[in-house]
Amino acid sequence: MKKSRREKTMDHNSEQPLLDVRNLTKTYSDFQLKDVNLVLPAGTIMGFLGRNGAGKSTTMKAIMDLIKRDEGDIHILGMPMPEEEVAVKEQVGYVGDTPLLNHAWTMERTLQFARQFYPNWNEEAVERNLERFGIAKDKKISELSKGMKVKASLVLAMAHEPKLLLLDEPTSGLDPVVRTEVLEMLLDFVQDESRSVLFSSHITSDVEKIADWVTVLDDGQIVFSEDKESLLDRYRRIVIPSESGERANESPLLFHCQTTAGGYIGYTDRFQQFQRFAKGNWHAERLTLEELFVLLTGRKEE
Ligand SMILES: Nc1ncnc2c1ncn2[C@@H]1O[C@H](COP(=O)(O)OP(=O)(O)OP(=O)(O)O)[C@@H](O)[C@H]1O
Repeated sequence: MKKSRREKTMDHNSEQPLLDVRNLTKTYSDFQLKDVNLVLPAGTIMGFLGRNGAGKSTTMKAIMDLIKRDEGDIHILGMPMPEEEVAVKEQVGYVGDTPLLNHAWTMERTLQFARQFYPNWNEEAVERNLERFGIAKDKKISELSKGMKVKASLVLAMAHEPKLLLLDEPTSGLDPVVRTEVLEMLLDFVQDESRSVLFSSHITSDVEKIADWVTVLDDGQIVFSEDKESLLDRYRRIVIPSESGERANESPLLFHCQTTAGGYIGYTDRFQQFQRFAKGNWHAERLTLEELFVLLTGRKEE
């Protein structure tokens, strides 16, 4: 049975995480990833959101040591990266922003090639996932549709039964049916509570659907990394009719207050407190993760 949010939150503080990233920093000429911290306990799906160029792929590549970080500590299943890289990579399945598949090969040949690198390769799991995704082994990679290629990459990433999946935008460009299949597969993957997934995405509804934890990166910095339910619980859009609207600007619990045709609106990140102290006429609207994401990362000047 999946654990409750509260149990998960406790795990977040106590158990040894599957992924522990501390103060990760990487500087390019025009961009800096600054002091990124991520903690991913077992049994968790973390959605990693950020606008184009926010630094999601850079973070994931640095975790996998595909690019050299400037500063910071990375531990996977308690093992330091890159010192324990070989042992770590036996426990991690990674699909990058451009899946590395040889288009001239068949799926069979691709599997044969990958098999030799993993002592814990599980042929039964491979067969099961190929069947689940409807991928024929004799098909050439070049003959697979985009969605099929994503699924093929996932079959490969899971073939050695990793504890941790790191997926860079696994659902981007897929139709809703394939997206749902991929999301269901990720939910199954963490079902026994011993494995975790970190997946980046622009599709906030996918993250809202399956993630337990949401991390938002903006311009190389973490805006928040929080349990999804408590995050959505503490934010509200507050709508105030015009006669009591002047209170909106006075409340220290509201931000981004603005006048609208029907009155005033503002936002609060401390809804429970707001409820206790707010007077007069108002009503609260729950935000979708997409609205929250735009609210916190959208820039006024754009
Ligand atoms: N090898 C590189 N050399 C210099 N700059 C780079 C390099 N790789 C990435 N960058 C820069 O780092 C920034 C972050 O890029 P990154 O690909 O990590 O963002 P992202 O959040 O994954 O974006 P998207 O959602 O568009 O895929 C960008 O400004 C990009 O131009």
